[in-house]
Amino acid sequence: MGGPTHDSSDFLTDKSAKIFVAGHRGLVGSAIVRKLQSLGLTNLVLRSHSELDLTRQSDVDSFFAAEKPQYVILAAAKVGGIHANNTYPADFIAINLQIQTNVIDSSFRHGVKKLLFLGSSCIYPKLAPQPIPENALLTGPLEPTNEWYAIAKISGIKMCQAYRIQYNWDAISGMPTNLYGPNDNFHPENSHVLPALMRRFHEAKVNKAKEVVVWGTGSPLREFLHVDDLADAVVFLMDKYSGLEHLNVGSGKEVTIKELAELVKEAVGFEGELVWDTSKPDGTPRKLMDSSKLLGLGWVPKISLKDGLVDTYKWYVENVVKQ
Ligand SMILES: NC(=O)C1=CN([C@@H]2O[C@H](COP(=O)(O)OP(=O)(O)OC[C@H]3O[C@@H](n4cnc5c(N)ncnc54)[C@H](OP(=O)(O)O)[C@@H]3O)[C@@H](O)[C@H]2O)C=CC1
Ligand SMILES: C[C@H]1O[C@H](OP(=O)(O)OP(=O)(O)OC[C@H]2O[C@@H](n3cnc4c(=O)[nH]c(N)nc43)[C@H](O)[C@@H]2O)[C@@H](O)[C@@H](O)C1=O
Repeated sequence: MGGPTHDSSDFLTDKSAKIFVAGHRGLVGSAIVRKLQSLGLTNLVLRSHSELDLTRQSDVDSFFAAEKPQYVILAAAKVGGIHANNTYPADFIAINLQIQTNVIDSSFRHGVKKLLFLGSSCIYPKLAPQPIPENALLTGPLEPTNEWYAIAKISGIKMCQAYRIQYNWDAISGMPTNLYGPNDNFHPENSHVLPALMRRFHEAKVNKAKEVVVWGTGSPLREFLHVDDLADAVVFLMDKYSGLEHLNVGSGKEVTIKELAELVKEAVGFEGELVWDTSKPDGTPRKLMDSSKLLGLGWVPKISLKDGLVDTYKWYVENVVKQ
């Protein structure tokens, strides 16, 4: 017990294993469900937020007692972009602490064999070394716009570690970089940058607007990973990794927000100008993760940002615009 190991498990071989994917209607959870089903893992236990509120401890416990899943993938959380994180700090810390504490503890007490917790690249210090290695955790002050969410996510990593140390229980953590893809949240203010811009450019194109407002200075750097690559990594980790340390999950490719805006503009086909609203926060100047530990185990991301944008815009037009 202790340091990183990579065991072979029967996660992929036991096709009848019961798997609870928490948050299966979200960006990440829905991609994980698609991936599991494509691999023949179809004994999935799924509950929408309205069927089971994961902040309610006794409901969560009753659910685990009744369903007894063998594996748990925790992709339910209060999630949002820079504006939402900055505006609703109480929600981001309280809801996330409640969901993850309830799910992790009930999973342990009801005999779950293995659990994967998802954090985020915002756990690292604002001015962490780049690319950010896993051991940069807790080495400096956090980015103020999302420190409440980050503290909850750090607590999730630590809770998985504590249960492994005290009980030798197989709880692991993956830290994804900024994600995008089908089933993303396209809310105009509360979403992340990529879906927010996709929607804004699309509406500007339809309305024949001359310009689109983009937040901040355009200079921050961000690393983007298509959610289908993340789902692939999640299955890979469930199958191959059982270690104490959290592992980064990134594409290794970064762009400035200005470059991202140009790429989204091109994918959508908007032909007007960009206007920068510098009254909006930039957030962390750069957060490229060092994913070499995961890559060293044999996982490789496959979807380029250009291809991923085309795929996501097609999904947006077919599923959000046409509704
Ligand atoms: N999106 C990103 O760029 C990144 C995401 N992550 C992590 O990935 C995970 C999934 O994020 P993502 O898919 O983007 O988020 P989404 O907002 O798309 O999905 C979150 C899911 O959690 C569910 N949920 C929220 N609150 C509750 C609750 N109280 N009870 C039950 N279910 C609840 C939501 O249900 P409902 O919609 O019905 O409320 C939804 O299905 C999170 O842990 C997040 O931190 C990490 C890095 C980047
Ligand atoms: C995944 C990660 O996501 C959040 O952090 P973030 O990386 O800063 O996320 P973001 O996607 O919201 O912004 C990225 C950049 O883009 C700029 N930007 C331009 N125009 C829009 C815009 O229209 N919307 C948004 N949201 N940002 C915009 C914005 O000003 C910023 O410089 C965390 O809070 C936390 O949730 C977390 O873990």
